[in-house]
Amino acid sequence: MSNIITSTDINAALGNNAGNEVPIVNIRNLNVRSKSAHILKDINLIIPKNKITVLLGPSGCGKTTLLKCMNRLTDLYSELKLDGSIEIDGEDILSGKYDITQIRQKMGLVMQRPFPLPMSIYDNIAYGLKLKGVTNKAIIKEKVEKHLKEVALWDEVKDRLKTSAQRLSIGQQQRLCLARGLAVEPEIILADEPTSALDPISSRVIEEEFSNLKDDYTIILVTHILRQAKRLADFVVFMYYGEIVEYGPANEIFENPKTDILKEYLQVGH
Ligand SMILES: Nc1ncnc2c1ncn2[C@@H]1O[C@H](COP(=O)(O)OP(=O)(O)OP(=O)(O)O)[C@@H](O)[C@H]1O
Repeated sequence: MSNIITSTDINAALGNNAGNEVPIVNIRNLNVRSKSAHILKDINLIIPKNKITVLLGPSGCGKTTLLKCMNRLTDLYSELKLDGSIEIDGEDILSGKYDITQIRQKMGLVMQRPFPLPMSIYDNIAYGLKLKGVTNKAIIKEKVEKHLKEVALWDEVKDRLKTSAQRLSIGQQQRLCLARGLAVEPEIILADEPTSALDPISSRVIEEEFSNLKDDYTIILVTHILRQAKRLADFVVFMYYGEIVEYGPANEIFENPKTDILKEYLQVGH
């Protein structure tokens, strides 16, 4: 495809339009292959800190795979072969030396469907804290409250903290899972279509939380909902068949798309 924007263009885009941003993730020449397919093709991408970067693109273009590379969930799939580098805070997480637990602690993962642990609301958050080595009961109690407030769930559950998390509504479960992820105090939140199983009101609540959280966290969000991308994105990565086709500040991507593929995607999405 001749109109694909190269890594040089991407760096130029960041340099010209986002020169003040602090990079937190720096992906260089990332390729992911399975036995039969070249899933991600020479990905070069800089993700700025404390911003929301949205990954957009048609189904099967590689968005989830890119997200999975960033916390090495790809390790679970022996058929996937990765090369290139993903630097987080300047360290290459794809190098064998890097401790996978340390990577996962830097990343909170929010999936399409919430998976609360089969325990109480309280213990779901306490679990994340214990993973971090927090054992003091008073601190756990204080942090459970803090993280439930952070996702605007506290008022809804404060009188039933010891009841099963699985009795919460799906929207509440998604906020609980977000709180559980935040309890590990990650730097980055990876969110894969986090509102796809939610009703419109719960979706808006999660969206609002993401907007609030970006002061303290970097958010990388996969969504198929164009309006959601427009509401939330600071930066947009548009992917097509495993390649990055366009990347830049959200207003430029949405108002001045350069490639025909992106123009068409934006038109169909309306
Ligand atoms: N473990 C795997 N083994 C082989 N192929 C895979 C594997 N994981 C993903 N793929 C393939 O890689 C391509 C990209 O998949 P991916 O899930 O990243 O796309 P996506 O853009 O997130 O799609 P969607 O929007 O539908 O969720 C698809 O063709 C998929 O079948």
